[in-house]
Amino acid sequence: MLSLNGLSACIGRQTVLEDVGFTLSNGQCLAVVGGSGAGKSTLLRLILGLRKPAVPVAGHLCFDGHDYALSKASSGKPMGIAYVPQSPAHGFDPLRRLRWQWQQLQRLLGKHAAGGEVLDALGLPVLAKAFPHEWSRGMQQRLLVAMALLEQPKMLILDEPTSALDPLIAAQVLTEVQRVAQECDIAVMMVTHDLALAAQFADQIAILHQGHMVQTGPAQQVLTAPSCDYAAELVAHRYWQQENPESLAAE
Ligand SMILES: Nc1ncnc2c1ncn2[C@@H]1O[C@H](COP(=O)(O)OP(=O)(O)OP(=O)(O)O)[C@@H](O)[C@H]1O
Repeated sequence: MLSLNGLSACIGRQTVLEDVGFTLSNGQCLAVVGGSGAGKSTLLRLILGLRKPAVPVAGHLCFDGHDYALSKASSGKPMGIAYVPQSPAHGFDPLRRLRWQWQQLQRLLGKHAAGGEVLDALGLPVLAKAFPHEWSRGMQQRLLVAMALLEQPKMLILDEPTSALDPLIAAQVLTEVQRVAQECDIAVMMVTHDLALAAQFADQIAILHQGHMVQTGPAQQVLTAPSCDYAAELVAHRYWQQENPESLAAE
């Protein structure tokens, strides 16, 4: 479904991505894991064809049988990708009620009554007359995921999809994403800081560090055979929340 090769990008004089590449098949999930400022959101934006603030200086993308030379703006944007941004506020019109926004999408897609089961599976209430600001950030994030799934895109890109969710709801959301992706053969790419979560839900993990993809491979392989010090450190600290109380008790 997607093959990316040799992507390098700059913001001003700063190189923010260097020679990044990976492949992703239909129905598979790739988790891009890395620290703050590693270039994860930039990578997603460039795949979507969003050329600001980072400008691609080299790279080639093949998506759904079409080729794109990423350094050339005239090469166009890939079609058929649904994107859930890191900040849910960027996904809604703040002045329109959520139910109206959901119904507009249903109309656009010609699916007038569809999507109820996805809302249920994501633990969302019936869409009443609320405006976006009347819902919590986690609820908004889940509604954006539901809207993206309703589209049944060829590929779904999720930027930190669980950042506003507690662990139980996060698992519920990713289980539903996994179910729909497998049923509809959707390729999923998600960005997360959480390697433990990535290991549970992704088939492939890519570790991004300071603009370099330092390791890519099947999730189990990355966990059991980290290829560099940074990957090893991430693997060692993936359960820090659970380990912390024990280490405190040991002191
Ligand atoms: N608008 C901007 N102007 C200048 N530099 C930027 C801008 N946006 C991002 N950068 C820089 O680009 C680099 C990559 O940023 P990016 O947001 O892609 O990282 P990230 O891995 O998604 O980080 P986080 O996990 O904190 O969201 C960082 O060094 C960041 O400072």
